[in-house]
Amino acid sequence: MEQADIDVVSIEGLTVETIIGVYDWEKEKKQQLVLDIQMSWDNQRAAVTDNIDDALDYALVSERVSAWVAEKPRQLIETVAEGVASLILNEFGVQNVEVRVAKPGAVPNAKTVAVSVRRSVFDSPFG
Ligand SMILES: Nc1nc2c(c(=O)[nH]1)N=C([C@H](O)[C@@H](O)CO)CN2
Repeated sequence: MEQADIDVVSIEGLTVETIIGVYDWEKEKKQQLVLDIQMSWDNQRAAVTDNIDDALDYALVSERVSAWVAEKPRQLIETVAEGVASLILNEFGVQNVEVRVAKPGAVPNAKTVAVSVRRSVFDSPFG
């Protein structure tokens, strides 16, 4: 296993207000999504050089993900999870990513509801 498969950079509890949902009332009122993201990354190089250019900058990723989630209405949290995973793989040189998107308050008697996806640049949509 390569180092990039072992180390992780995480973002937990990233909150974004956006239009999300399948019902009419949801198309007019922003709701909160909470994202947990885990990204494989070789942290050893950054640790040795102590240089942000060698690190996966979690601040930049958080900013980009927040902007993408908020930029337009979507219906399903699955669409958000898939889009965020794709963005991270395509724009940040990450090889493996896990994204959990939670929608607190969506189900009255549940603390939260969520979906998770795990994606890799090595995945092929054609099997
Ligand atoms: N698997 C999903 N189920 C549901 C979703 C969703 O995004 N993924 N969304 C809704 C509604 O928008 C709901 O959140 C309103 O409370 C229902 N089921």
